Amino acid sequence: MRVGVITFPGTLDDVDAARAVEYAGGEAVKLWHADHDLKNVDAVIVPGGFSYGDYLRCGAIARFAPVMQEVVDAAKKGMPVLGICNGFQILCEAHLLPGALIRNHKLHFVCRDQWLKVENNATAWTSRYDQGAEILVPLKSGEGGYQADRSTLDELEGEGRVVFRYVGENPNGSRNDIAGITSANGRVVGLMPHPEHAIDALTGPTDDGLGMFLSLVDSVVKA
Ligand SMILES: NC(=O)CC[C@H](N)C(=O)O
Repeated sequence: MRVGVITFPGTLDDVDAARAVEYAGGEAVKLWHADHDLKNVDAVIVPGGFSYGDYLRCGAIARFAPVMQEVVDAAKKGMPVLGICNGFQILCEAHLLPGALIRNHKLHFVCRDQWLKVENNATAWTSRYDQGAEILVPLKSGEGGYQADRSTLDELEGEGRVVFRYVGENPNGSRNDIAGITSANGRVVGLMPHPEHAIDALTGPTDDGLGMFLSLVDSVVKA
């Protein structure tokens, strides 16, 4: 299966995302921000980093990149899309996911290993986890505070669309300790922490993040 990994000017984590795809048995396909087609991929990862230097606000410019129009169209037809950190910010800016990411509540960039609880294992990206499992992956962001209005939060909670929640002290002021959410169809997932940096205990804190990429391979093979 072919998994597109997008690079914008300022993207940082495309190489690790591609490596995670290959670890899970997929083929990583490079996509550039100016591309007008998705090269026949089965899924897309919007990786972390500092697209367009985080100018205006994180993800605000990337949302208008030509490749994102293709991603929005494909997601609306059911293609699995994962946004990690800056990728999550971009998916919110592109309105593929509701809400927004704002400055961390203590106004500092946070870089640490973070425990997360898997709240929903029925998405294209989390089926390999047990419901309620706790995983440890890196978190590194300055604008990681998830915000949404009360009715959106109620909808996300009511429909079980909170996928990951922070365990322990809330690192960034996210409403309801939300670390990641999914679209109504469970195909688009965005999260602030970085599963692609935790695919091998030799180089990451754990290999707890690999399950997301294995889940994707399962979901595309089954589809
Ligand atoms: N690691 C990242 O993707 C960082 C995202 C964004 N630049 C922020 O600081 O919030």
